[in-house]
Amino acid sequence: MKLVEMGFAKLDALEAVKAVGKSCGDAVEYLLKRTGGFSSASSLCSAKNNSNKTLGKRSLPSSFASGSMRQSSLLDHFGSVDKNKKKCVSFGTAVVSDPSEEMRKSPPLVFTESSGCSEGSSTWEISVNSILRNRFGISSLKSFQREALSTWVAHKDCLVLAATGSGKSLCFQIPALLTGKVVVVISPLISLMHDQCLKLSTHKVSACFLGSGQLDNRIEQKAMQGMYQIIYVCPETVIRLIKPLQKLAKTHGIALFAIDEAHCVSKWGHDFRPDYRKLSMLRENFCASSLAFLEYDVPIMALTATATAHVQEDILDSLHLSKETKTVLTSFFRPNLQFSVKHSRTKSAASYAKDFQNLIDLYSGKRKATGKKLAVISQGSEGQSDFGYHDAENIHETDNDDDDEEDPENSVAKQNSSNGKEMSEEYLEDETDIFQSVDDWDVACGEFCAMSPCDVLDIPDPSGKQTPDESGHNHSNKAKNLEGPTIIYVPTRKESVNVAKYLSGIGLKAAAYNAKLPKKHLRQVHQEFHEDKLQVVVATIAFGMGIDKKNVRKIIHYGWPQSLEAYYQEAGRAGRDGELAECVLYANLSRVPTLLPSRRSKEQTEQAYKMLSDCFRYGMNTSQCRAKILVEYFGEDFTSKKCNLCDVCTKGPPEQVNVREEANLLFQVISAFHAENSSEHASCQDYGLGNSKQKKLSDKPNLFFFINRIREQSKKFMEIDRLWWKGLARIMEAEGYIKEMDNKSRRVEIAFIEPTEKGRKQLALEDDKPLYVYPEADMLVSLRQRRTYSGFSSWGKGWADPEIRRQRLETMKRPRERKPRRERSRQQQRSFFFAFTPIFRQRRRAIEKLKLVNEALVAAEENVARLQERHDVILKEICSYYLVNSELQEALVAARADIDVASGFVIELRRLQLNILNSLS
Ligand SMILES: Nc1ncnc2c1ncn2[C@@H]1O[C@H](COP(=O)(O)OP(=O)(O)OP(=O)(O)O)[C@@H](O)[C@H]1O
Ligand SMILES: [Mg+2]
Repeated sequence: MKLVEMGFAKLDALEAVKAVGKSCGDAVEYLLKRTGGFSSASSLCSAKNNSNKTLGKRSLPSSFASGSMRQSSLLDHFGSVDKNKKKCVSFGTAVVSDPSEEMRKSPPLVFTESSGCSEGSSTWEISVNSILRNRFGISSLKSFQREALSTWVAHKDCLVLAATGSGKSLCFQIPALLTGKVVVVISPLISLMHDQCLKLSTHKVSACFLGSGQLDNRIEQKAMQGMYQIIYVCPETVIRLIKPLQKLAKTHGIALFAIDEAHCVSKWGHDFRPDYRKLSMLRENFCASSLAFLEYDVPIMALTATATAHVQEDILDSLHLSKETKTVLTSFFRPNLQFSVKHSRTKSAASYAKDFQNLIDLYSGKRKATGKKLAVISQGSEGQSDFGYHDAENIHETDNDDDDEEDPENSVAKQNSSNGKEMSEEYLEDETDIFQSVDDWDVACGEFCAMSPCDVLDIPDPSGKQTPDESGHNHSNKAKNLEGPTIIYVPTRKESVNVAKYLSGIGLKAAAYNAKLPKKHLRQVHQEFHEDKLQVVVATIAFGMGIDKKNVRKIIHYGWPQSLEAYYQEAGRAGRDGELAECVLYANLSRVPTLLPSRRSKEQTEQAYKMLSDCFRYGMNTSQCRAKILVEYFGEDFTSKKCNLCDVCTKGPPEQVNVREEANLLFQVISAFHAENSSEHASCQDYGLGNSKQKKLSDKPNLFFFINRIREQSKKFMEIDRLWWKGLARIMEAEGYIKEMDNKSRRVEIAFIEPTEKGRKQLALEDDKPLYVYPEADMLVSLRQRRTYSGFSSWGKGWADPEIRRQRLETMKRPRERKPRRERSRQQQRSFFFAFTPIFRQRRRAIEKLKLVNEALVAAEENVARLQERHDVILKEICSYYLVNSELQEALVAARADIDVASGFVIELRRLQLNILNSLS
């Protein structure tokens, strides 16, 4: 039976048992010898190794070029699932029982490999295919999986780069089933290890996970005795267990070390974990040269879906992988994901209402369809959840709801309500989850038996899902799938709670997930999400990596992500069943994103700015296919020109505009400034960029300085929003007409500008040719919200009315009432500290200046009014004469001239006021 499960034909298995007896290991050896053994993968693995480690645009393996491994299409990306796949138990139903019993009954196999090539499918591939069919309900390997496995068969290290959801896990799970030796998988999160162990148990594979917290010694000991086929372990613990693992390698055999989510190794990646860097010890401690009993080094396989060329290099170097390491590349393209970017302020309940309307309609429509009506919140509800999830008790349904699936005893809401009100304050801190701890749940370790309780008890699949067909598509379930769950990613913990509260307030089944929430709550949210009990999870980056739920239909990023790697990793949670899924980024396109606080070295800060800047440019893009930008970001050549799904492909780019005049003017102002200052100043330090004390910010050659100069020079451009100029400056920088002059500090956007030679040639000389560009997203936003010069702020507007003016001046003079001292939250402490920073002092000075300007403006406007009165009196007098009175005529002209001068002064003051207001915002 064991042999059949491993994929051998029944007749062959019987023959082997007849020939060598009942020992499984001997029978396998007999069968393999009879069929010619393993084929060496060396032919596949040689020569390409180092050539694939190139920076910049990556060259795909030759199999790509030859056409056998082309860019994935919707079908082949999720292809090859067997129709006869057995039903699997969904999350949380696996019984944790002692797997040692089973393991004792069937001792681990010793898989003897022999080298030598064979034509067509090699023996190991035949065995793998049967394992796939029998255990996983999958009909065949994907080409990248085959390549990764053949590298492992050849005892070589391997770096696997494949899209999210493409099936990297199988690459390291198969070796355990093929050899009977143990596979050790290093993984960054308990939640991820738990999910994978649970899935394996449904495929009859015994597995355990070991975190870094207080472990159950029993499980660890059993793991070190080879009782589990796969051991998931965090980096810290695997380093501690080096000696026991060496013993395990001797007694039982270790087939492979797999380093999942390997981008965590790299300082240049988006989710660096310092402990991952220590994994270089694996290569040193498990090689044939240091362990006499090993014939070959234990292979190491590193896997990730989000590594740029730079990060790939760093992974290979940091893990000290052997020189022969093979890089297995597949396309990063996810052909069923529909990317789009939308403008939103993303902060207030008003934006929530606008932005989540579709989501609310979708889920409330679903509720109506199932006989329920949209829920309304109980205003004074005692048990209202602090983390956003309301169960039936907390919501007054307008209709009786008797088919509620949730168990109120165990629901997240019930648990939350018991935590009390005081908890919400603690979790509402406006902090971010940057370094996610390995132990993200309240369990440190666990074990999963190989038998699925479904198989034993014949329980139907609780999710009611049907098995996907050969192409991986679940057509009969299409309607249901389109209503799958949504994950909303927000930057801060506070927002995760706020948005979840808002959505559950509307009646959606939504819950918050961030690293500061109680670990028990997190585990429960995770479980209910997998069981389809939750419609929406509102999460920080704490919820994401590796989550493999087939029917996630929508990923919403609500606020700027910190990098495209993080964005693509999180977006990759969607559409893992191959069906169409939506990935929307809502971001404030009129604001430049900021780097979230974290401990970084100078180099890391620079890199973080670079990544954030790339992400910002992705948001600003209006003319290029989004999938193309994302895929090319990872160094891949995007062969098809467009994805035909994203907002740019479907709506088309905006109409091009001729910016010749504006670009020339901006360039002239910049050039003139630098020409004026070139004799006095030699370097950018002299502009005060190196030393902030040297010059005032307003005198530095930044964009706003130049915009003000343009406004002073030309009334025509007075009304153009600075957002529009910012977009234009970005386009001019991308074209190489202007460049950043302060190379010391990195920023998301160009800050201090100087002209380039190319700009001098192409802008200064060709000033009559039209210069057509696609307006970027912020330029479009500025055109949509175009305001008149005097209407920039409602505060500024009111000054025209003498009564409002009087009241405002009155309040400005009145000393502020001191608020009683109270305990400061961490957020407030940060603001308090911020009060002593140079930026804050500049702001204070600007506010003081603004007060003076306002007062002068009031006086100047009063002066204009007085002069106007005088003018009117003269005019009246002239009208009372029948004959022309030249004296009065002259007085009238003089009065008009006085009014013009005084009005000019008012305009100057208003302009000054506007500049200060702009600098303050
Ligand atoms: N050869 C295959 N044919 C069909 N489906 C497959 C194949 N290999 C894996 N899958 C399925 O693909 C899904 C995603 O697999 P997996 O979780 O390993 O993705 P991943 O590449 O690790 O993604 P991520 O980078 O997001 O962690 C699984 O549900 C798995 O059953
Ligand atoms: Mg994975």
